[in-house]
Parts: sequence; structure tokens; C-alpha cells
Amino acid sequence: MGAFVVVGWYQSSNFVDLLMLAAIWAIAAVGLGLLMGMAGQVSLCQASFMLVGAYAYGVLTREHGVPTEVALVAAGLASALLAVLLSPVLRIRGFMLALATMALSLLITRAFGTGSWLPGGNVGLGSIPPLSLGPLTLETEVQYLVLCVVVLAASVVALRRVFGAGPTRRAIQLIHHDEALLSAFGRDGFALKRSIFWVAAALAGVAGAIYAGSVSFVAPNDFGLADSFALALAVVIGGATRISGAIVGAVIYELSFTTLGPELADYRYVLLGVIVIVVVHLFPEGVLPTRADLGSLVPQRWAGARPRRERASDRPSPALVEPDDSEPLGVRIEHVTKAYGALRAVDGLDVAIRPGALVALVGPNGAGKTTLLDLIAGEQAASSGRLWLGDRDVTTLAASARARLGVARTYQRIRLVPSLSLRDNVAVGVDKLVLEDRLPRLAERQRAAHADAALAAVGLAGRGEEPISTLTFGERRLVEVARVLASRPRLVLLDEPASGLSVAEAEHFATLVRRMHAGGCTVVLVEHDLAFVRALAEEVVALDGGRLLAHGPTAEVLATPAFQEAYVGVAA
Ligand SMILES: Nc1ncnc2c1ncn2[C@@H]1O[C@H](COP(=O)(O)OP(=O)(O)OP(=O)(O)O)[C@@H](O)[C@H]1O
Repeated sequence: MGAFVVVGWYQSSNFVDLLMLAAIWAIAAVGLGLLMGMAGQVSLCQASFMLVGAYAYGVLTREHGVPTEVALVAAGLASALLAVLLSPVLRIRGFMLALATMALSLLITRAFGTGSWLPGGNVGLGSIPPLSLGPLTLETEVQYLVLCVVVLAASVVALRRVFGAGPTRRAIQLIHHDEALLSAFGRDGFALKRSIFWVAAALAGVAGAIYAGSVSFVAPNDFGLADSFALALAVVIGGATRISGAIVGAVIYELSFTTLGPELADYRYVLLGVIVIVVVHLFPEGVLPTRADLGSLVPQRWAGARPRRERASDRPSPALVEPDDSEPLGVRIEHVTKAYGALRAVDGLDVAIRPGALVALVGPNGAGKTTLLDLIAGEQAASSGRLWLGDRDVTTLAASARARLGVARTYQRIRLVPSLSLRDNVAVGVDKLVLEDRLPRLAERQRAAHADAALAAVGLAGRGEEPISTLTFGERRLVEVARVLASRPRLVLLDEPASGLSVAEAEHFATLVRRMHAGGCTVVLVEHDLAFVRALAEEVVALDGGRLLAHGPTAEVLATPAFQEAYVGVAA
């Protein structure tokens, strides 16, 4: 970075001009850093929002005489409005989203490039008035640079406050790593992604307007797909997981251009590609030092990791620790079928689980047990039939809405978020409780304290700060249970909770399930270990081939010849 600055200084006749451009790119990159780096949504149309912002500013000020400050804000709004119209694209996941946004970028560039409808046409719009802020008209690069730095600082502070802390930060991490898990804990990931997309677009629009005001000109091909790529690369270079990383990336990007000099400008993207490869290999977290890096270099109090003195508000409020008076949820399944093509994983099933029951779902591999849990949680939709939670028909209700009725679950393959600490993983359960309106408002410290209390309840006291990577397999299962406990569920769905656990761990687990059940909730668990089922479950629902084989008291069902034949392969 230092070398780039020195070479950039040497090469450039106007280094401040260069820094100003870098700062403009950084404003557009900072929102993308949130969308792409933190939420994991690769968007390749960010520069298109700069184009819209630049034209909105140019047209409003030059053609309609709108005051420049008003036009600056309008440019951000115009880009945000376009993002609102485009936001259904965020329903697409993974690399297909990158392709779809790339197509949008091409489409927008084309729309701007072909139109005689645009003032200035293909040639571009000139004589755009410079920005005025009250009595001050910005005329020099230094003034624009100062404006950009102020906008950047304000954006980073605001984004950190709104998206970088508390439940929203956790939700963004869940979107990045496991969006379905976020729905299972009560929150709609799409709504959050959409709002980040809008904010990122608005910032890009503002960046485009500042650009247009500073150079007095904008052309349709000023911000194309290559620029969107460059912004995405800037995020990777700076450190995708940090909001401020994008700024460093944008500065490196702009300086890399100057380093080559005008005669080698065509090789800009080659150099950028090399930088990205080197960064990805040597600094996978980006070139900015992380807090851990800082911690090893400087005393802890400078690295921002000073241990806090405990305050009264750090302790969970009694109302949280005590069980509340919410009723356990029963389940009614009426002639439900789930078909995958010709295969019926669940086949015309009728079964009712009474509120407050502790039920095991058993059956041979492929009997449809996990599918039934998914259907109850709403993670899969039934092909036909009706499903009730308590007295509410939830057949068409989304998973997030069912979760907010008090449903919480664990998974056959453990699902924790590696980028979150143990405490934050468990706090996802507390966040659900707040979303359910059972606790209208709860400060972050209280959420953390409640998560710690849930960790202590499963035997992981004092380990909230640890990352998931330090845990054994059995401990990870316990964190999943703590997350469920923290949400004070009315219906708990446990998918093969004892699998992979030692005998002692399974016993500990069974104790926790009994305690959870005694606290006042319905428990439905899928389990292959019949000894575990015998020791724990009051009732058994036995399935085979997606159909009900038997339902009744545990000992009775496990002894039926039909179950023995289906499960063990021999008639009793
Ligand atoms: N997404 C899917 N697409 C196609 N088939 C599926 C899908 N999910 C499950 N199945 C099939 O549905 C049937 C029931 O699967 P399910 O996982 O519910 O069984 P299970 O009783 O939980 O089995 P196990 O005890 O092995 O976990 C299996 O034949 C499975 O292969």
C-alpha cells in the first residue's frame, strides 16, 4: 500500500486529484463491502448505480437548475429507487446472483448508451455545475477530497451503527453463512438483504453525483461492468468482512491505475487481477490488520479489547431466566404428503402431537422423519394436506413466521455460524424471542447476558467469547441446544440429537431435554438410538415409507411386530 502511494505520488501530476477519485470510488465500495463482504451477496452492478447518480445530478442541475445540494441527495435517492425496482434479483442465490447482477449492469449500460433520450446523448453530458454547499462552491480537488472523506466517515459510522452491531450484525452473518437458519430463527433474510442493497445503491449514487460535480462531465460508458468488477475486487482486497476494508481496496485500485502510467493503462485489470491473487493467497482476510493482528502488536487497551467491568445490566433480567407462562404448542398433521417427483417422502400422514408431549419419531432410514420435521418447521412446503400448530392452520405460513409462533429446532448436521462467537450463536435464539414480541425491547447487553445464561445451563459457562472452532462435536450440539433454550420455545424439534455423542454426552443431553420439556414445551425428537428413545420419550410415532406405522406409549410401540419388522428387519 505504502509503495503504491509513493509510486502514485511520483507518477501523478496531481496526486490530490488521484486521491479524490479514490475517495469517490471508496464511497461506492463501502456499501458494497456491507452487501458483498459481510452479507455474502455478490453484486456486480454497483457501478451502474454510480452512473444513475451521476446522470441524475447532471440532468437535475444542468437541465433543470435544481440546487446542487438537493441534486446530490436526489442522486442518492434515484439510485436507491432503481435498487428498489431491481431488488427481486436478491431472491437469486450464490454465483447465479453474480451473473444476474452482471446482466443488469450490461442492461443499464446499454440503456444509457443507446438512447438519444439522454441529455448529451452518446457523447455525454458536459458543463455540469460544481457542487455548492451553502455559500461555498467546491472548485478544487482538495475541497472534493474533504467532502468525500466526510461522507465516507459518516457512512462508515452510520453503517456500523445500523448494520454492524447487535441482532442485525448476527442476522447478516446468518445470511452470509446459512440464510435458511435465519428463517428458522424467525427473521426474513430477504428483507434485510434488500435494505442493504438499497443503502449500498444510494451511496453509489452519491459517489456518482460527486464525480459528476467534480469533473463537470459524465458519459454513458464512464461506469460499466468493468468498474463494477473493480469495486467488487476492491472489497476483496480491503478485507471483505469489514465495512472499512472496502475503502482501502478502492484506494489501492485507483492508485494501481496511476502506478502503470497512461501508456500502460490498458493493463490496469491485469495488475488488479495480480493484486487480487496475491491478496487472496497472502491476506485472505484483506490487507487491513484485524483486531487480532493489532492485539498481538500493541497493548490490549489500544486494540479495543479491554475487558469491561461487569455492570448490573450485564446480568440477565429475572424475567428472562424464569420460564414464562406461554403454553406449549401441539401439532396436528392432516393427510400430509410431501412428494419429490415420484417419491413420497411423507405419504398421506395423519398424526396429532398433544401440547406438552415428549415424542420420538422413529423409523428406518428414509422413513421420512427429517422431512416431517422440515414440514412442521415450514422449511419445506407440503405437497398436499394441512398442518396445524396449536389452533393455527400454518400450512402456507413461511418458516420465519412459524418460528415466531415459538418453534425452535436443532439439525441432523449441526448448523452453527463459524464467524460468530458461541455467545452470538446462542444470542440468535434470544433475538427470536424478541422478534416474537414476548420481550418487546431488549438491549444488546441483556441479550448477551441471556445467551451466557443459556450457555451456562448446558454446561458451557464462561465460554461465550470462544469461536466455534474450539469446540468438540458434542459441545457444538450443546451450543445448538443453548440456542434453542435461549428462545424459550413452545415447540422444540430435535433431529438426531444423540448421534455422534459419547454415552456420557448423550446422558447429559437427555437431562437437558427433560429439563427443557419440564420448563413447559412440546418436544419432538428424531432418533435412531432406541435406548435413548426408551429412556427419554413418553410417546413414539413410528414411520415407514412416509406412512404412519404406529403411535402410542414408547414401550408399546417399540414392541409392536410391525415396528420390529420395519426397523430391525425381523418380526418380533
Ligand atoms: N430434497 C430431496 N429431494 C429428493 N428426495 C429427498 C429429498 N429429501 C429427502 N428425500 C428422500 O425422501 C426420503 C425420506 O428422507 P428423510 O431424510 O426424511 O428420511 P429419514 O427418515 O429422516 O432418514 P434418515 O434416518 O436416514 O435420516 C428418502 O428416500 C430421501 O432420499
